[in-house]
Amino acid sequence: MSHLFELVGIHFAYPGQPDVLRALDLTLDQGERIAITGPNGSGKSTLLRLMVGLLRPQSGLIMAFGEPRRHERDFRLVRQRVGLLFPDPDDQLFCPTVAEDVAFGPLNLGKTRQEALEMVEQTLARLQLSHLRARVTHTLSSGEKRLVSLATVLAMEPAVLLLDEPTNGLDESTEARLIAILAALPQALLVVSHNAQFRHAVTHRQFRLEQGLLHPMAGPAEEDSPSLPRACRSHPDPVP
Ligand SMILES: Nc1ncnc2c1ncn2[C@@H]1O[C@H](COP(=O)(O)OP(=O)(O)OP(=O)(O)O)[C@@H](O)[C@H]1O
Repeated sequence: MSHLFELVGIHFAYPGQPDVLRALDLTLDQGERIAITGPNGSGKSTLLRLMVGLLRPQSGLIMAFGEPRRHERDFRLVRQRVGLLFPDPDDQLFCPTVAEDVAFGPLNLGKTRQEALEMVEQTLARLQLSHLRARVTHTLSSGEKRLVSLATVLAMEPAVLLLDEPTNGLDESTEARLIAILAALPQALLVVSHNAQFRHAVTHRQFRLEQGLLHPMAGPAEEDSPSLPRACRSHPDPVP
């Protein structure tokens, strides 16, 4: 069976800048949950943007859903099946209200207004955000914005979730709620996070991105917070 994603020998540099990624390889399979950490500026967000075609590598191959992806039309199809959560919710939320923001993706995928509204209700309920439905998006708190951003991604029912620093700005109980939500999802997951506890809770395999390459991490011994719990890694409960 082919990988959901297979990146081979990816090389990337921003114009006039030193190399960010150098011959980077990565695979993501059905049901896999991968975390990437690494120093600031090492290229983690860049990698996620490359995977959905918001940037193009100078060389190397990006395979997604069994097909090579090179052109904008290829990546348009990838973006319909891959949900990317940006590190800054203000980059994700651009509609006047929460309900409109969550409906945007399903409508864009060709759902009817009724289907999109049903998806809005389901997704907000699943994330315990129904009370925010009519709120003006830019008046939300930063934690609320982050969860609503996740709702906009989940409402598209993506096959793969790419989450860039999803715990930024979340308080402890909201972070625990996010862990429970992610643990209950069936999708393959690639999380970029500096939060070691979160990475352990939601992923099975971890890498450190450094010097343009992904280095497998052996486990908690390599972690910055080795004694933190892994309790929610396979959370048995449905989303509250
Ligand atoms: N649009 C851009 N133009 C030029 N350089 C950029 C651009 N975006 C990012 N960079 C640079 O590319 C490098 C990688 O950035 P990136 O945001 O991918 O790092 P990161 O690992 O996600 O960092 P952090 O942990 O701080 O979020 C950094 O040196 C950054 O300054």
